[in-house]
Parts: sequence; structure tokens; C-alpha cells
Amino acid sequence: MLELRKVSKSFFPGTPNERRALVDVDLSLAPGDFVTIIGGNGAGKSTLFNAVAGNFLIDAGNILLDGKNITFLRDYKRARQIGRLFQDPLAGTAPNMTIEENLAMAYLRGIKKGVSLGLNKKDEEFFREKLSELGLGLEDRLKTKMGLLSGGQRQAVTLMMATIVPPKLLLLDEHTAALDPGTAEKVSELTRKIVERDHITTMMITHNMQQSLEMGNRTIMMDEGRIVLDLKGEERAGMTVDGLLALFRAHSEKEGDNDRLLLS
Ligand SMILES: Nc1ncnc2c1ncn2[C@@H]1O[C@H](COP(=O)(O)OP(=O)(O)OP(=O)(O)O)[C@@H](O)[C@H]1O
Repeated sequence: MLELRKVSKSFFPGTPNERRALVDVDLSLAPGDFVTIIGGNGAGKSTLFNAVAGNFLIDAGNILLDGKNITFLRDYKRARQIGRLFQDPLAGTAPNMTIEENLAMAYLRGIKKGVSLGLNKKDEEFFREKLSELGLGLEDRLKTKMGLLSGGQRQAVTLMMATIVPPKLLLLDEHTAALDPGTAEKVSELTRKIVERDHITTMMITHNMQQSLEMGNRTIMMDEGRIVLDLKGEERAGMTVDGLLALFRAHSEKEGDNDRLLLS
């Protein structure tokens, strides 16, 4: 489904500030894979997502999505096939537009029509039904402006927007990290439910080691721009947080940098 072949990206190349954010990254995701991504600060996790989403062109390597080479495809074209959620619930939605208008934009973008906000009763019913899946009572607030929702409600609607037309790939960049624990748990549950139901190939960055083992079917660990661990199957099923930490220590390039793997 997604394939990265020897993908590299440096910032400020050839200067004393050079940062090798991705180094020869090879990664292959099967359709329906749900991969959690862990690693310390600056390990390259967000850069990996930015490379896949097309925020910049990579320096070397190739990126294939569903068999098509998207290495040079512009970001807005990739966005039709790749959904993305960020830590900030304010990202990715229009606060002055209603919930219904936001959903309509996402829906029309997903089905590749132009953006038009002429909504009919049938559309309204469809959005109402979709919102009721969230279990937050938002189906009765279609005309409410997005900006008036709480962070958790917004993140749930953003998740709905990103998946209303199931994307080929869903990128979740610590999308529950800014929420209170109860709300975070709820949004995580919704994520699990939607991803499983629609078999969406998903990558999720998290600093929560427990969550990295509980959600999805595969866990990769990054360090210094490289994938240093790829856990799946029985090895992952039998893994504990302590075991994961021990593996991080074993794979980490630098001595004594174990604290860089944030825990929660
Ligand atoms: N736009 C940019 N310009 C310059 N350097 C960047 C840029 N984006 C990332 N970097 C650098 O690339 C490296 C990888 O950063 P990245 O944000 O991918 O790490 P991360 O694993 O997502 O970390 P965190 O957990 O802190 O979010 C870091 O050294 C970072 O400073």
C-alpha cells in the first residue's frame, strides 16, 4: 500500500547545522496495516509524515502509494488520498464554518468534486448519521461553528473529516496528545473503530509506549532518522513497555540517550 525506498531528507545540507532527519528509510505497509511509530524527540517521526504527505520533496529515494510513484506529486494532490490529523485540534478545520460545512468540504474533496457548499437534505442526513457514530451528541449541532467545540469534540470531527471518504492512508501525528486523558481515550477508541471498520492503512505517532503496543498491528521505532525496530506478529504480541525500552536502549546509536524516549 505504502512503500518507502531509501528515503532521505536533510535540513540545512552542507552547513554546520545540517540535520539528517531521514536516512535511507525503507518501509513497506500492507493494505490495512496500522503502524504505531515511537521514538525520541527529533528522531524523524514528523519528518517521515511530512515526506509522505509531500510537504517537501525528499533528497533521495522513492515513495509509492498503492503502486503509484508519488515522490514528485504535489501535496494538495496527495491530500486527496492521504488523511492527516495533528496534535493541535485547531489544525485542519475552518473554525468559522459550521460542522456541516466542514464535513461537506472534506466529503467533496474526497470524492474529487469541486468544493461547493450547496447541501441538500440527503447530505444533511448523511452527515447527521456520521456524527452520531462519534457518540458525542454532535449530530444535533450541525449548524454549530467548529470554533465553538471543545478540543476533543473538534478532534473527533476532524477524524470524521479525514475518514468520511476512507483515504488510502491515514497519518495520525500524536492526535490525542493535547487532550485530557478521558477525552484522549475516547478519541483513541473512535480511531480504532473507524480504522478497523474501513480497513484504513494507518500510521500513528505516539509518545505513549503502552498505546504504541495496544493500538494497531505493528510498531516501528525511529532513532536518528532511521527505523531501528519493526515489531509485528508474535514478537509484538509478547512485548511489554519495559521490553520496548530495553530494545530502544539496545538499538539506540548514542550511549546514555535513553531518556529521549518520552514515556507516558
Ligand atoms: N523544517 C525543518 N527545518 C529544519 N530542521 C527540521 C525541520 N523539520 C525537522 N527538522 C529537524 O529534523 C530532525 C527530525 O525532526 P522531527 O520533527 O521529524 O522529529 P520527531 O521525531 O517528530 O520529534 P518530536 O517527537 O519532538 O516531534 C530534528 O533534528 C529537527 O530539528
